[in-house]
Amino acid sequence: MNTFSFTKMHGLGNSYIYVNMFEETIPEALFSELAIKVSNVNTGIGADGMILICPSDVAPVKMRIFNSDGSEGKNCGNGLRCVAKYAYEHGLVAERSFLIETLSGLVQAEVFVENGVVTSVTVDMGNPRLKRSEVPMIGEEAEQVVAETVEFAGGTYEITAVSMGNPHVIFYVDDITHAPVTSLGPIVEKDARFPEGVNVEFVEVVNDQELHFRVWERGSGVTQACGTGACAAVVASVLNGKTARNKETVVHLAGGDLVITWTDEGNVLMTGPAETVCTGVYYY
Ligand SMILES: N[C@@H](CCC[C@H](N)C(=O)O)C(=O)O
Repeated sequence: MNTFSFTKMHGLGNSYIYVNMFEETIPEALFSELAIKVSNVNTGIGADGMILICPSDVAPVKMRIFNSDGSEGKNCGNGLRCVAKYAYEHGLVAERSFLIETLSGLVQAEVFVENGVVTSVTVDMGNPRLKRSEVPMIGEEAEQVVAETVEFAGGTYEITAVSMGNPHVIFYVDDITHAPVTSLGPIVEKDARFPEGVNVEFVEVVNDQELHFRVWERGSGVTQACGTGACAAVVASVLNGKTARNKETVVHLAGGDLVITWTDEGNVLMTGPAETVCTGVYYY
C-alpha cells in the first residue's frame, strides 16, 4: 500500500486536495487517476480535483491542477490563492509576495497575514488572451469572440469567450437563479467549437461594479466558485460595456465574493480568501 499526506483547502468552496510535492513522491503516470479517486465524495476524500504544489526552476513553487475527471487544467484562480497560502504558511517562501509557476505562465501572488495565518490573497493573473485562436474557439467570425451569436442544442445565444490561461465562455442571463448551468453547461463544455473544452459561466449584471456568477467547470461540473472564470467574466463584461475597466468589480459566486480589476495596464487582479479544511494521509 502506498500513501501520501494531503491538505484539503478551498477558495470560496472550490475545494482541492493539495499535495506537497517537495515532500511526497507520486509517479506522474498516476496523477490523473489519483485526482479522480481523491475527488470522489463516497470512496475518496471529496473535492473538485487535486492540486500538486511542486518545485519549480523559475519560481519558488509550481502549481499543477487536475480536475475531478482527471483532466489537467492550465490555470486555477482559487487554487493559486490556496497554493500561495500553503507556500507562505509552510515556509516554502519567506516573503509575502512571490511568483507561482503554472502551465499557462508565471503569476505574482501577495498574501495578507493575521497572526501568522494567511486570510486573503491577491493574485496578478496576467493579461487575458482575447483572440479566438487563443481561447481556443473554432470559427470564421471576428478575431475576438464578443457578443457572438451561436447555436447550442437548438437554442440561440450570445457568447463572449476569454482565456485566462484556460478557456472560458460567458453567457449573460437576466436572473442568475434560473441560469441553465446544469442543462447547457455540459453541452457547451464538450462542444466541438472548443477543441480543448471550455469552462462555462453564467453572469447576471447587477450594476457596473457587481456581477452574479455561476459556473459549470470543464472537467469538474458545477462548483461553488471558479477564480479564473470570475476574472474572465469581468473581462467579458468590460468588453461588452457592462462594467468599467480599471475599477474593482465584486463578483458574487455561490461560495462567496471575489474582487477583480482589469487594470489599464492590461493585467487582471483577483483578491479573495483561501482556507484550510483538514490534513490527512491518503492510501492508494
Ligand atoms: N476552479 C478553477 C479552474 C480549474 C480548472 C478548470 N476547470 C479548467 O479545466 O480549465 C479556478 O478557480 O479557476
